[in-house]
Amino acid sequence: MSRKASDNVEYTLRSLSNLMGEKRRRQADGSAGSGAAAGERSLIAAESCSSLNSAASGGELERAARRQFQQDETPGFVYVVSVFSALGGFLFGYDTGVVSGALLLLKRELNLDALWQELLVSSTVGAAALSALAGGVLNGLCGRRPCILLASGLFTAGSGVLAAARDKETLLAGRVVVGLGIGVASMTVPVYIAEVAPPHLRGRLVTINTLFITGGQFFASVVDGIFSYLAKDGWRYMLGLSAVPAVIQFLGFLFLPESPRWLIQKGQTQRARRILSQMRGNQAIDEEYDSIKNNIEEEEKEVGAAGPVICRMLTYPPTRRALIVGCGLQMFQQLSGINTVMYYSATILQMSGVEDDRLAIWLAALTAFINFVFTLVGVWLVERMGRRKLTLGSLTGTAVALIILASGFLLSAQVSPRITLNPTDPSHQNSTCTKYSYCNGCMLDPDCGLCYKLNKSSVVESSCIPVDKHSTMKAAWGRCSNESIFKKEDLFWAYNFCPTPYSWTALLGLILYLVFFAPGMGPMPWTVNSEIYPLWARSTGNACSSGVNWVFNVLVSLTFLHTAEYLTYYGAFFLYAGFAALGLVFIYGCLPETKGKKLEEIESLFENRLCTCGMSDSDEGRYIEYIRVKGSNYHLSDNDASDVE
Ligand SMILES: O[C@H]1[C@H](O)[C@@H](O)[C@H](O)[C@@H](O)[C@H]1O
Repeated sequence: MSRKASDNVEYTLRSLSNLMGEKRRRQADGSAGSGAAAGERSLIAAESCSSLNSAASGGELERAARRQFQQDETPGFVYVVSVFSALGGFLFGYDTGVVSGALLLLKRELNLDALWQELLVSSTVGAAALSALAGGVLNGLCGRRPCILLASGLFTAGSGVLAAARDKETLLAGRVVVGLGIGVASMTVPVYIAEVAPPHLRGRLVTINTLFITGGQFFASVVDGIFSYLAKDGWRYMLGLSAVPAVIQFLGFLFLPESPRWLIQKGQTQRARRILSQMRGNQAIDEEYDSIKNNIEEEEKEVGAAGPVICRMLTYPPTRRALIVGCGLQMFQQLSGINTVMYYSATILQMSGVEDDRLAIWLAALTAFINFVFTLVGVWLVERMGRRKLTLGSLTGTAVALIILASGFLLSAQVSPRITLNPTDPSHQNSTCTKYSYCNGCMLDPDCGLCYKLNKSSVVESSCIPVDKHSTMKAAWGRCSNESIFKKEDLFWAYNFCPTPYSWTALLGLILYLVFFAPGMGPMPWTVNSEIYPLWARSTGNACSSGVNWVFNVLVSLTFLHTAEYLTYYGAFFLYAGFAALGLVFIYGCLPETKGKKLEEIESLFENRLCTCGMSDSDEGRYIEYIRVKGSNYHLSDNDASDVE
């Protein structure tokens, strides 16, 4: 639909191998030819089929040409702009991650009950879901830059309120403000980066945003670790520190430009051209500029401009299909259980033999670190493997890892130690803990823990005792109620887990989970969503898909403990593995490859039937590349190597 050339345009159809031959000849001829051709523009529609016998050498040459072309042309400014925007991702990660450590201190200092703890965590995620949805309208009306400024303003204000809070109501207000910032940032930043990035770097630069999210989560867990030693007011530093990157981003964005694509859409063409040339350095911007402009005009003709964007998206098949793919990706990201795996990581690590409870917070940092490092692998892979293969590979590994993780819990449950002692509560209070005969039941009850001794590696002298109300690291009464004493007596306290010889299986599952999830399923839903909608539908499409991400985030994290209670832990992880398998079928069927394509070209990937299993767009399949010929106003070729004069 978007590729319509004017009638007077001359098309030539050649095979890509011819094209590459031409290019080789030109290189041999030196600069003479290129000088002569400087004023001319060519349009060639080059068709290549997988059957081309010169594909291998042509491919090599094409890659080399792309590399050279690309290296020369990308100015550092694009990176600066991307990093400043990705601070939004960092704050998203930091503010969602920091709260668990802060709560440990807060619940003691402000006497928070379970409901208030829950409120402080989920209010942020809930507010993020709402503001991500509202962010679509704001983005369309005011532009990307004001939205990023708004988000960093909200982050700054929210962290100020949190750091200064005197009571739990103020804390709640602060967490809501921060959540509003997270929602706006989570939907705006990927869109903004995708719109300023050149096509060959787009995937990598948008994925850097998710790297910043996981970096923020890692940094938050380190800050939690450090300030957890500061029992009084440590939480103020934890929650307040995010003001620093927020202020940096705010100041930076006072000087950074608006997205040129949004400006063109709003008719501010002079400004858009200026910004586009800043972003592209020496590279001529005419083609890209024309391409964006013509695309907008064509789309307005085709889809019309009347009625709410979401209605137009739903009634126009290509955008409807893109929306299904985008929201589906975000839903399956959350349904594969990333946030419960992260949340439960410290316990899984403890299960595997780490005995010092004080380490729990640092163990969570270790998990966040693995998530961060492997997101970096994703940044490296995204432009090499492409989005589709990376996501498919990642989700397959994630599903297998979930099965291993669940099996670890299953094996542990099957050899769950028997409870051998039943001491009576000195205060004679009724407790559910006495009714369990095996550790497995005791561990699933949030009010109880197991106090035991080890004889070689088997559990002996075990009892199920109520957990201390103020710390899950010790029992409320009895042998395990005083940490320094019970450790001296070779006693152990297990809260939320059972010591078994199979615990390492869960640890293996956890590590594999992060190794596979982080490079693909973590970043790709955000990256793909920033690319698949045409300009008129981009803010709304991203608002909806980010909203879906946050809604499923809340659903999965809020239901985890209940799911574990009804299905047990292994049941819960098998359930996530089932969702991951469903996601795999969906992604295999419906996710097209967007690597290296211009944003304006991507819409055509959704013109045909939705689920073609990647056939319509695969690199191996039929591939038409349009290149300019002689003075035409046609424009489709900054798909790099095709830039033949
Ligand atoms: O892409 C991110 C990332 O994977 C985070 O680690 C996770 O906490 C978020 O929920 C997700 O959206």
